[in-house]
Order: sequence, then structure tokens, then C-alpha cells
Amino acid sequence: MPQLVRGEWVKDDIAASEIRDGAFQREPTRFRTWITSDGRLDAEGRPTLPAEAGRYHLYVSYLCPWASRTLIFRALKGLEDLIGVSVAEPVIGEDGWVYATEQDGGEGVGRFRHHYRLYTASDPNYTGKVSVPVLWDMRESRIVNNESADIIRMLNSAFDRLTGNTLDLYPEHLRAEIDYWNDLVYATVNNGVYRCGFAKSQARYDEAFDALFATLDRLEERLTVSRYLAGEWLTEADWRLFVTLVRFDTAYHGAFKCNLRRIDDYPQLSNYLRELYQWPSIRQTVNLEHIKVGYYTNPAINPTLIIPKGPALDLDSHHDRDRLPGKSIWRRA
Ligand SMILES: N[C@@H](CCC(=O)N[C@@H](CS)C(=O)NCC(=O)O)C(=O)O
Repeated sequence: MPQLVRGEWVKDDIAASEIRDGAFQREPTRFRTWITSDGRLDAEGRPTLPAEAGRYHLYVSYLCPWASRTLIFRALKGLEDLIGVSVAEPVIGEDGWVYATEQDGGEGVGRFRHHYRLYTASDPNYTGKVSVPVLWDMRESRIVNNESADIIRMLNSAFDRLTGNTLDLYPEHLRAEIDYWNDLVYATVNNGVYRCGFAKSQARYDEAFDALFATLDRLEERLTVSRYLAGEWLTEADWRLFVTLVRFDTAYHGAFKCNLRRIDDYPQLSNYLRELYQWPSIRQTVNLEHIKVGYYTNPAINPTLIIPKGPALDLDSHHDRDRLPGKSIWRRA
């Protein structure tokens, strides 16, 4: 992948910086400012930005599972009117992520089509990967945060006073359980599929593949007795798993060689996937065409660039998850 080096766009494939000893290792994220309800100092005494309607904007791609989780939280938390969204073209080429039409980045950036402009505006000397999602401050013209795990946590609570939406996807009493599933799912499933797809040695691929399917088998067992990962409440842990499951049969199974089984072959996981897909306002955050085109036009993993026609999936078909007790999403008092 091309990237920025000291603020200059370099078209060579240098995201090989994410390969070590044949294994794919995700680069740490750089912009980590938080938004809070009132912009107070955080627990470590660092400044935060205040939640405001219309001030922040999300730049995403429908291809990307990390971006997808921010879209899901924006939808569940009723933030559509407060936080705008720009969706990049699904194919990432030598210019990186590009928008089909000019986007408005606020006064400091003006109109632009190349996503890397957000990075150079935030740090003229930036070196590193230029990724989605980006949570952008329209007023200050700089990146607030480009780590989706942080972004979903802020969306979960920071804007509640403005929206009146008290749904809590990370409730206090379930945090240990949620963290447990998040850790396992991140390492072996969310990032696990990338470790299969981008492995540069057979041994690294085999390792990632075995860990991925061992976890999927475990999740299948868990979801046989439990409606959701953390029990009866639908939480952040489920949405973090969902973004990989919903891409699996369309993209990872073929493009990333994750082909021991499809999600459709797992009775519980496939039913669970359908329940989450059919959850109000989630369907519109998923674009299977962008997902397919995006993953299959990466020449490093698909040199012919031929896009498969299948699979035939029906995520809208009936699910049977209501045979297990479930309580929907927790609400803060
Ligand atoms: N830590 C980031 C990772 C985001 C990420 O890796 N995004 C990918 C798309 S799925 C990207 O933009 N990659 C661009 C590149 O590798 O140059 C997050 O979770 O927000």
C-alpha cells in the first residue's frame, strides 16, 4: 500500500512496513484525542474536545470493518444528524482512499478528494499509513481520532446529552465479559482474517488460519447457549464480531483464503449474523458490493483483479435467535 512519508505521498508498496517475519502486524494508530460531553480534562489530565452537533465528521469506506463499526455506533446512538459521513470509493489505488466527488474538510482544508489530505492537514510531517475511519474536527480542521476502538467508545456516551439516547453498549457491569470477548475476537477473528490474507509465509498463514477457525468453533458453541456474546444483552462485543462475520463469506473466505468453512456453514453464527444484520438501522451500514469489489481489487492478493460473481447470500432470511432469552441493548439510568 502507498503511504505518507514526512508529509509526502509515496506511491510504492511500503505498507510492507506492516510485515514482520512473514506475519502481518497492524501499525499502531496515531491520532488519539477524545471527545467528551463537556470537553473536560480526561482521567490522565489530557485535554478533550466537547461534544457538539455538526462539528465532527466521519470519513469511512464501506469495505473497512473498522470503519464499519463506527457507522454502526453512529446509527445505534442516533447520531446521523449530528455527525456527517463521507464514504470513499471502494477501490484503494495508488492514491490511497479517494472520494468520488469533492468533500468539504472545513476552512483549514477546503475541498479535497484525497483522503491523505486529512492527514497532512493534521500533521504536515506525518509518516505512516493513511487509514479509514477518521473522525475529523470541521472547526479545527484536524483529525480527532483515527482509532475505531476509541471512536465507538466516545460515540457510546459523549453525545448522549445532545441526543437523549441512553443506549449503552459498554455497560459497567458487563465490561469484564465484553473485554474478554473483544480481546479474543480482535486477535484471532477481526485481525485474524488479515493475518491470513496478508501472511507472507505458509507457516504464518497456517498459524493465523488455525487460530481463526478455533475461535469461530468456540463462538459457535457460545452462541448455542447464549443469545449474545456477553449473555442476554447485546453489546459492543457483538458489533465488533459482526463487522468481520458480515464480510466473511463475500470477501475473506476467498480473497483472504479463510476457507475451512463459511459463516453460512455454522448454524448458530449464521443465525446470529442475520439477527444483527436485521437489527434496526444496521442494514444501511453494510454495502456488500463495496466489500466484494474492495477486497478483490487488491493486486497483492488477487493479481487478475477478477471479481467473483458469488456468493448468493440472503442475510434477510429468517433467523431463530429468539429461541434464546435476550434483552436487547442496556439503557443507562
Ligand atoms: N486501527 C485502525 C485500523 C484501520 C485500518 O487498518 N483501516 C484500513 C482499511 S480496513 C486502511 O485504511 N488501510 C489503508 C492502508 O493500509 O494503507 C482502526 O481500527 O481504526
